[in-house]
Amino acid sequence: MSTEEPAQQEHGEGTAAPDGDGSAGPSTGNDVILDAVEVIAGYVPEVNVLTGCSLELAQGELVGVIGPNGAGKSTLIKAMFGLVPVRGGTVRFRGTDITGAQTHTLVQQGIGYVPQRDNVFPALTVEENLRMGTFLKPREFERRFAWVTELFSRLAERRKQRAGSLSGGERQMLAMGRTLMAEPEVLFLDEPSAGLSPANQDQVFEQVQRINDTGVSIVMVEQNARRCLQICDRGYVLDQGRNAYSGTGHHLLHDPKVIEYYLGTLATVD
Ligand SMILES: Nc1ncnc2c1ncn2[C@@H]1O[C@H](COP(=O)(O)OP(=O)(O)OP(=O)(O)O)[C@@H](O)[C@H]1O
Repeated sequence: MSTEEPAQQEHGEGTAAPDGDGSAGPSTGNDVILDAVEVIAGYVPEVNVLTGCSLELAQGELVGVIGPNGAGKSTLIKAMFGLVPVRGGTVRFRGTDITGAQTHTLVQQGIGYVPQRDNVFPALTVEENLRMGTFLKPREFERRFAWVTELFSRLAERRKQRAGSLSGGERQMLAMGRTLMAEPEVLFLDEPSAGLSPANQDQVFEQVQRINDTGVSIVMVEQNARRCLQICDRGYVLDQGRNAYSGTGHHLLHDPKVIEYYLGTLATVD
């Protein structure tokens, strides 16, 4: 999927297009599958990490969330997935309010989440890890195993191997595969390339694209902002717990203010 709207500045100074014309929303009309509106959330009482964050995900879209360290990127997906208390705003899935819903309910409804750390059970085999992904519907294991291993053939080759003995890239593949076993319509990925070698990072971004190509709608938080925007339909830049810019991956990559403040001037565009 690709769109051609300008980058949109949400707050503060900048040269990008002004907020309010809706042009940075999903290009696909009314088929928003998930949205967060003005979410306020935090871990400790009276300390809000998110002070009003919004995001829309259309059916089949790949949306990236980038921004500086501590901006609240991971907190945003944790808040949408019921892992951080939401103190204000709304999260909706297919138009139904899911604000504050418990994670197991969200999994049953079709939302999956791959955490950044500790996302596999190292003492269990690859197959046992994948079985954990179908714990709600164990009879679905064979069908989903066939689907996931068609996507990631390495997991079939390593089926009997302990997850703890896998390489970093293979572990990330297993973590995504385990979540995909539950057949989510929407997938939240928290920094899937973190801690991987450049070659393995490339592989992970290719895998994310392949998952998206199967029709799974994805919100991906990433530190590797440039690489993330290269593959995303649209992106959101968060800063200090709120939206700073949003737009298509292409326009964010080429917006002078986004480059200056968030992408760095040393790396080349595209
Ligand atoms: N479990 C927690 N308890 C308390 N504060 C937390 C917790 N997790 C994160 N924070 C704080 O929330 C803020 C936002 O963190 P978050 O992890 O969402 O940022 P981020 O944009 O994903 O940054 P990074 O790219 O560095 O992971 C930070 O100030 C962080 O210290």
